Amino acid sequence: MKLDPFYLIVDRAGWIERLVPLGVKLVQLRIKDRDEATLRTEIRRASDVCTVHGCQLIINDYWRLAIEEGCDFVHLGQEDLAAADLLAIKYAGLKLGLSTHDHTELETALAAEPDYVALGPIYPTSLKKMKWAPQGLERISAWKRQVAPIPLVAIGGLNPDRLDGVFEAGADCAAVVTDITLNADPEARTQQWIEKTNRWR
Ligand SMILES: Cc1ncc(COP(=O)(O)OP(=O)(O)O)c(N)n1
Ligand SMILES: Cc1nc(C(=O)O)sc1CCOP(=O)(O)O
Ligand SMILES: [Mg+2]
Repeated sequence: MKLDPFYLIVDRAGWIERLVPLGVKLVQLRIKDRDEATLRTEIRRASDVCTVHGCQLIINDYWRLAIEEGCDFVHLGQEDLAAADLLAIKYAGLKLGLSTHDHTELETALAAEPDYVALGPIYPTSLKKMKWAPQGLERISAWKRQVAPIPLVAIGGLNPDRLDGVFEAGADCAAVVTDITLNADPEARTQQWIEKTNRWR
C-alpha cells in the first residue's frame, strides 16, 4: 500500500473542510474528549469532504465508530490496540495504522499486521507530553529496515525544513499537527507542505 507523503492530523472536521480542498490526500481526525454524538457528527462531516476530494480519512482511536460510520482506516496507539478487538477491525475490512516508540512496541505492532507503522516523536513535540525522547533520524532508518515493505510514517515536531531529512532517512510519509494548525496562515502552510512533499509523491 502506498500512502501520500503528507499526512495532516487535525482535531475538528472544520479543519478538514478548510484544508482538504487545497489538495490534502491523507488526513487523520484526532478528536479527544467529546461525546459520542459529537464524534459521529464530526466523522460524518470529515467523511463527506474527504469523499468529494478523494482524500483518505483515518479515524484516530474510535475504531468502533469508524466501522459504524462506514470509514475504512483507523489509527491506534499501543494502549488503544491492547483494548481493541483486532479481529473485529480486520473482519470489518478496516485498514490499520499503529504507533510505535520503542522496539517492544514495534514487535507488538508488526504482529498485528498493520497497513502502516508510525514512529515518533522524531523531534520534540509541543502537542502532547511524551515519555519518549526524540527518536532522531537514524531511528527512522532502523525502523525502515524492520518494517519495509509496510509504509513508515514519521511524526512529531515536523515542519517543511525537516522533511527532506525525514524522507532521506527512509520515511514514506510525514505526519503533522501544530506546524499547520498553529500557523498564522494554515492554508499557506498546507500549500507549502504539499509542494515540499511533491518530490516524494
Ligand atoms: C500517525 C500517528 N502517529 C501516532 C499517533 C499517536 O497515537 P497514540 O499513541 O494513540 O496517541 P493519540 O494520538 O491517540 O493521543 C497518531 N495519532 N497518529
Ligand atoms: C499525536 C502525536 N503522536 C506522536 C507519537 O510520537 O506517537 S507525536 C504526536 C504529536 C505530533 O504533533 P506535532 O506535529 O505538532 O509535533
Ligand atoms: Mg490513540
